[in-house]
Amino acid sequence: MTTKEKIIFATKNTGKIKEINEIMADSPYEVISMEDAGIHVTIIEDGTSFEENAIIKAKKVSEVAHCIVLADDSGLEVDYMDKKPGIYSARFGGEDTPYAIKNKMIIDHLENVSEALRTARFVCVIAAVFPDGDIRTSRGTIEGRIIEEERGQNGFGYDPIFYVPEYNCTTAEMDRALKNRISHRGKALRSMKEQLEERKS
Ligand SMILES: O=c1nc[nH]c2c1ncn2[C@H]1C[C@H](O)[C@@H](COP(=O)(O)OP(=O)(O)OP(=O)(O)O)O1
Ligand SMILES: [Mg+2]
Repeated sequence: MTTKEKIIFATKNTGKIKEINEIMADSPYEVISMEDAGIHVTIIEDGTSFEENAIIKAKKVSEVAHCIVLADDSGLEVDYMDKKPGIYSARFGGEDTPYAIKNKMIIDHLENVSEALRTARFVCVIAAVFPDGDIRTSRGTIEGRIIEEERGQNGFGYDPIFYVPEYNCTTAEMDRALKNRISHRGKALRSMKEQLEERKS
């Protein structure tokens, strides 16, 4: 039996963990969550970009780990809202506010705004911090638009209001395999997988 090299994923978001496990399933790594690694640290996301915040998360966990640590910082950029909530997506309307309410806040913000001006994208940056201190990042995006009511039960966060024209559905109406194939997170993580392989050789 060959044992896979362990990677810790520095996230507390269970929606992300499910997607990450599926996207990383075919990799030569065993991805374990912070919780499963028994790591409980408080992380203050005070960076000014997705890249900075992803690095802050991975570095913080790397201080108490002895393996590669990955982290994901992601969010929704709504063009009509000057790309907000962006890096503040988790804190938008209050960190503990249910997404049904956060989504409604965005819908209300775009009331009477025409379809052409409702464009938005999900952004995901993955950071890797290696035991020797080396740092790599990768970025992925998916373009869509904000619809006028929630649609779909899958996914998490802002998925029910994020409509992808090419598939005529929201990311909450997609099954996880499709979302992972086209999503910001899928793109960023697959690009990180390639970087991990390159660094080895
Ligand atoms: O695929 C997605 N589908 C829907 N919403 C999404 C997605 N990807 C990110 N988002 C939203 C959720 C959250 O409002 C923010 C991420 O915030 P972000 O700080 O990176 O994550 P988090 O605080 O939930 O967990 P953690 O920092 O422990 O990884 O963007
Ligand atoms: Mg966060």
